[in-house]
Formats: sequence, C-alpha cells, structure tokens
Amino acid sequence: MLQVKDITFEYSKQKVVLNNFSFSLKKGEHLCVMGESGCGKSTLLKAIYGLLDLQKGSIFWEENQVLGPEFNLVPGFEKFKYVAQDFDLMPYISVAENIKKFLSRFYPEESETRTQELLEVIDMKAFEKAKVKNLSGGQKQRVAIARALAKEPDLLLLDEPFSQIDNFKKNGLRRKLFSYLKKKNIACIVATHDKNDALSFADKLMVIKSNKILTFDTPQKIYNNPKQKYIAALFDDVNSIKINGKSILVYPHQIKIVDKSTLTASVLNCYFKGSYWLVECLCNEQNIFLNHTSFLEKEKAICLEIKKSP
Ligand SMILES: Nc1ncnc2c1ncn2[C@@H]1O[C@H](COP(=O)(O)OP(=O)(O)OP(=O)(O)O)[C@@H](O)[C@H]1O
Repeated sequence: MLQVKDITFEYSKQKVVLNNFSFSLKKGEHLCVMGESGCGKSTLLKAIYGLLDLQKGSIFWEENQVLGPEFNLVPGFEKFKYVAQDFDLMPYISVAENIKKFLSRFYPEESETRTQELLEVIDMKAFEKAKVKNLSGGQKQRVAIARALAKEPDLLLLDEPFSQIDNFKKNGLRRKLFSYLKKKNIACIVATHDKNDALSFADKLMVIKSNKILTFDTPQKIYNNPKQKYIAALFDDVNSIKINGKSILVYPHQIKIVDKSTLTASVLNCYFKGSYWLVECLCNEQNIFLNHTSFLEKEKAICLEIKKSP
C-alpha cells in the first residue's frame, strides 16, 4: 500500500505547490489525478517517485519510506517507475533495445519474451527494430511506457501518458495497458487532463485545486455529485443553473427539450458532436449547454426540463 502522509512541498519559499496532501492507495489500485494546469499534478508524481525533498510529511510503500535526492545518490524509489512528459529514451538504439536495457542480460530468452509481451501491450511490434529517433511523439510515449513496465514495478507513475497519441490508438492502448496493469497487480497513478482516463479506468480519482486535494473518491461518486463547478467542468460543459434562488450543477445530457415547460430558452448555437448536437441556448439570461439528437436553428424557442438523475 502507498501511504502519503501530510506532505507539503514548495519549489521556493513564496510558493507552496503541494499543501498537506494525505491519501493512500492499495496494491494494484489505479488512481487518476486531475486539476487545472499548474495545480501540482506532475509535482505530486515526482514527490511520490522520490525526486523531490519534501518540506513536511512522509511517503511510504509498505514499510519502506520513499526518500528524496538529499538521501539518495540515484533519486527514484526502486519499486516504482515514472514516465515523465519528456520520455527520456535512448534515441540511437531500437525500440526493442530500449525496452531490453531494463531487463537482465543474463537471461536473454526471458528478456526477449518479456520484450515481445510489452511490444504487444503498446501495439508496437511493427516498430521493434526502428530507431527511437525516427519515431513520432506518440510512438515514443508508448515505448517509454513499455520500458517503465519492463521490470514490473509495484507502482507505475504516468504523467499525461496518452497526450501525444491519436484518439484511434488511444482508446485501444488504454484498454490494453490498464487491463495489463490489473492482471499484473501493478498500482498506477496517472496525471491527466483527459476525463476518459479517469471515468473508464480509475478506481479512485483525486482532484487538486489551489494546491490542495479538493476531493478523493471513486470517479462515479465524484462525477455524479460534483461538489463544485471546477470538478464537474473536468468532465463536461457543465451548467450552473439558478432555480428558486439556488444554483445547481447540471451536465448537458441532464437537460431535455420538451414540448411544454416553464423553463423556456432560445437557441444561440448548435455544435455537431458526431452522435449528438451540443446546443448552446439562452435561458433566464444564462448561457446553457444541452445535448440534443438533431440540429436546431439559431433563435428557435425551446422548452427545457432538467433530469438530475445520472
Ligand atoms: N522546477 C520547478 N521550479 C519552480 N517551479 C516549478 C517547477 N516545476 C513546476 N513549478 C511550478 O509548480 C506549479 C505546479 O506545476 P506542475 O508541473 O506540478 O503542474 P501540473 O498540474 O502538472 O500542470 P500541467 O497540467 O500544466 O502539466 C506550477 O505553478 C509550476 O509553475
């Protein structure tokens, strides 16, 4: 189990980046960390990996304490692997050799089998002999993940792991990677801006705001009962609608167009989203977003109904 106990970290005296963070994560559990740019996601990952000297608090994996560079010649906790945003690969050797670098030279057969298994997970078999310098950003990102997995860490820390990978590849890769981690019982912490990483694959979700943990729970609970617009906005174009003097948070799919209601609106814009249209309308002097099955002309008068159940 990972135990982060009351940690505080600041890069300089004026600026606390992590303010009293405490949480735990079980072996094999998958945590997503979300929050606005600059809120401290990467810093949290670096602190957990042991790349930073904390001002306060402690981090433990089982009974072993993770210590920062002040205490370690080679920073980085040995049972963890961290894939940073700049992959740190060796450009002049092949994809397979990059992965093998982290495996034992004394067991060439096992090393080859493991490399093939990991090439399969990241869907890069066809590029096994290609030099890393000739790969695209997204391909390098996948090799970096495979390399981090080579020695089966207890905890994998991924910083924006699919940021350079196209949507087509991303979904398949996510499914393969996260089911592989579950099968091997490898815990994982992913810093991400992508709601799909959190909603479909995480056991727990942490949202950071203003250098503090705003919420830590299952993605379902956080999505269904967002405490603040800041949280709901991580998932969708959320509306904060005033009804009877009270503001409620409503996702676009929770608003329906009906034949008659007391809530009337006028269409401002309609955006094609593939399987539905996102309609922006003006309702009681507020801009509201809702999902609809067909295109609506600008200025069309509509009646709305809010269905708050998820
Ligand atoms: N090496 C550093 N020295 C000083 N300040 C830093 C350093 N690295 C990050 N920061 C600052 O710490 C804060 C948190 O940065 P961090 O990279 O952890 O944010 P983030 O949530 O990962 O952002 P993003 O989503 O944009 O990647 C930011 O204000 C950033 O400017």
